[in-house]
Amino acid sequence: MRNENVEHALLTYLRSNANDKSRGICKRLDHPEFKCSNGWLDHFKDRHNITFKKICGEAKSVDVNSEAMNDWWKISHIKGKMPSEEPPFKKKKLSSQHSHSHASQNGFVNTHKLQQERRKLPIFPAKHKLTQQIRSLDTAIVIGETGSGKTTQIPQFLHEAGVHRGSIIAVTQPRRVAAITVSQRVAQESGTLLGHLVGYSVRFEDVTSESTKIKYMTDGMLLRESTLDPLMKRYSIIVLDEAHERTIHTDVLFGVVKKAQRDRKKKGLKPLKIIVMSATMDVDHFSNYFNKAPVLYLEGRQYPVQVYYSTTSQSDYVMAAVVTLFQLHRDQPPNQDVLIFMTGQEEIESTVRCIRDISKDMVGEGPPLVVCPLYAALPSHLQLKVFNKTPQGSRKVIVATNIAETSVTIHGIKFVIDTGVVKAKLYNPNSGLDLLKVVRISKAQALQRTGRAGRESSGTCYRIYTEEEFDSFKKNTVPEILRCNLSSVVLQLLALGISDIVNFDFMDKPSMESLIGAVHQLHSLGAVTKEDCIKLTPLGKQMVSFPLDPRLSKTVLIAKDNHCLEEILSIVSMLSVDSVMFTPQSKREEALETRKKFISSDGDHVTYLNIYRAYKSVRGNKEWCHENFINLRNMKLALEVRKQLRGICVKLELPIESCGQDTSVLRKCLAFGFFMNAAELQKEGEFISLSSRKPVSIHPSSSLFMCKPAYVIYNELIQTTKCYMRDLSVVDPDWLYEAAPHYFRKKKPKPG
Ligand SMILES: Nc1ncnc2c1ncn2[C@@H]1O[C@H](COP(=O)(O)OP(=O)(O)OP(=O)(O)O)[C@@H](O)[C@H]1O
Repeated sequence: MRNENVEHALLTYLRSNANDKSRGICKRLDHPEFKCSNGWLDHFKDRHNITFKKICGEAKSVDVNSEAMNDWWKISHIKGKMPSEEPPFKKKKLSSQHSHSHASQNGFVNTHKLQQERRKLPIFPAKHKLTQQIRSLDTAIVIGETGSGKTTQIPQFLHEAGVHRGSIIAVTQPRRVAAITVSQRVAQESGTLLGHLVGYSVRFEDVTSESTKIKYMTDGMLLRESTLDPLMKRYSIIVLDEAHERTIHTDVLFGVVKKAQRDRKKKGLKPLKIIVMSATMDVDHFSNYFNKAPVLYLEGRQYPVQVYYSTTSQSDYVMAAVVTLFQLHRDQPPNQDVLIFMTGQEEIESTVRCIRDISKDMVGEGPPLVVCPLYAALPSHLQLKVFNKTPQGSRKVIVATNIAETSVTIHGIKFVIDTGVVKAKLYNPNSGLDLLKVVRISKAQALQRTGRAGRESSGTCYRIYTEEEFDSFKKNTVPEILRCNLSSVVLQLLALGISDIVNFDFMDKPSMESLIGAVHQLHSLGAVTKEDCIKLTPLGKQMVSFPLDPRLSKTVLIAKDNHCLEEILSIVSMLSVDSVMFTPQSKREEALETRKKFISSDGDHVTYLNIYRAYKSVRGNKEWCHENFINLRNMKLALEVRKQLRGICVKLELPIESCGQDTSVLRKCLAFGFFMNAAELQKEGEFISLSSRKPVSIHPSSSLFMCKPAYVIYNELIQTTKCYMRDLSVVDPDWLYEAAPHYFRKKKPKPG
């Protein structure tokens, strides 16, 4: 009976999941053989071979010793002594105020226990040698195993040894969740209140004070700070952590900090020390870029992680991950938590629902499950919830994007399930097409994911791909700067006063086409002038204030002139979150019928506005959302984004006016921001993109799916079986021309 229920829950989930891949599985599950099986888990195990091959010896991390790692690491080793050889650790005397405030902030924290934990870290025996080496160097590249203690310990070592000479040590992280949680941990370890000695700074949140000496911050934050102070005078040491991630911000920061170091030397100012850290980076490349900086290798890892590969290739990684989870769940004791990597919000939310549904039917079969999503768009307080301790006797399952891939330590994680995929931005400068696509991760990312287990005790990583598939992965992640539209980067560099973009000291230079394309796009948007040199216009300067793609910032700013900022802010906020519509496959017709009242023949943007207005009119009523198949969580997120954008408009003194019911002015503003994303209907009934002349189609989720407007603009392209335009509006071709006469000089759209 139980198995039938579980099977039913799984089938219901699969049937309600809209994507083609799951429908494919559904067909397989409908097979009579499946239905009469005794247990779906066993059935899956046999039928789909979710069996894993252990690839390492006993209690040894394969990754440490694998050839793939060794050939990256040609470095001077700093070998650790046995912890017992280390002089006794000096206990920090805490003021009663600190101890008290610390205890009240975090509950009782056993500082002595934390110090013992610190001493057990692989990095600890190397403390003195490492500190000495770093003291003597301008720039150092540090590489050491995941979990060895780089992020939490090195800044403390440098502070304790006075290497920072009284100034601040900045430690950058690619993601806010890492900056916040790591700073919390380091504050605990140092026995101080967060925001005093140790603090953090992320967008819209600064928890630092006059006494802060160790400051964890997102790379984006440090980049923003550098626009105000290019010499970064407040810092004596800048630690660029998780350098292998090569986010756009980190890559720009590499050039900016290098320049600050050089300029400070030239001006006879206090020297700036740069430390670049990671567990998985191409050290030669980094060392060469940083003027042949020495590479310091930290040996050893704290706990072993066993790695298992799937014995056969899995065509559906979501299903394979869920099956693996329940196989584990059935066999493993409680309080051994699981972290699953997936690609994006929609996939994560549907997987979370699936796991919850199945677990309801598995009462008595394994401990109770606490299932938590984790992705960037989730509000900060919900993100931080996953770091809470698991209730005794239960099991926590976190389904996360790659935001949990680096730096973080999530309490209780014993198992990692790695699907081997990530959603990545891809850009083709020749066609001007910007795509979001699910792609294979790199070996470096796989190692980082593995490293999320084995941080508090030994762990296991299940890779939902074969060893042969792993061998075919790229060694390192292709830097974001080589695969993204660069208009935001160029805007940022100009804001930093760097106008010679082409000769900027990039670690990996983007192609000339990408840079020129970005400058053209900014010029067409009116953000830069190209007379003597490339310079920001007053509009461009205002665009820099918004944490948005320049095309959306332009839409917001043009809305001010068209007296419709009130509505455009709502639309832009709805575009900044994942879909606000929820369409379960089992109730698909009902959902579409119910939401018909919101649909506008003008397109998705006005449809979003109608939903936003209706939601506001019922004051965010939960029942209303349920009845109308609206995703409450995403609506709440959109409202939060809107509040933040509105705050920026108020700061810039932009009048927030309403256009009432005139929706054409809204579409005109969108055309002014997205003219380069325009498509024209052809005689044959197909669309072509005006910029690339490539065929594009309307996404089935669009309110214009069944329509054939002559011209549309869209926000993004998604490549699946076809190149789909998503989030569209009908536009007048004259608006496109008016928006960017230079851009359309050669290809003026013919009036409809
Ligand atoms: N928030 C935390 N809670 C509990 N233990 C923690 C926490 N943060 C760090 N630790 C402990 O400290 C160890 C070292 O963490 P740290 O982040 O400094 O390692 P790292 O070398 O920078 O790893 P990575 O390369 O994965 O970022 C972890 O393995 C874990 O044992």
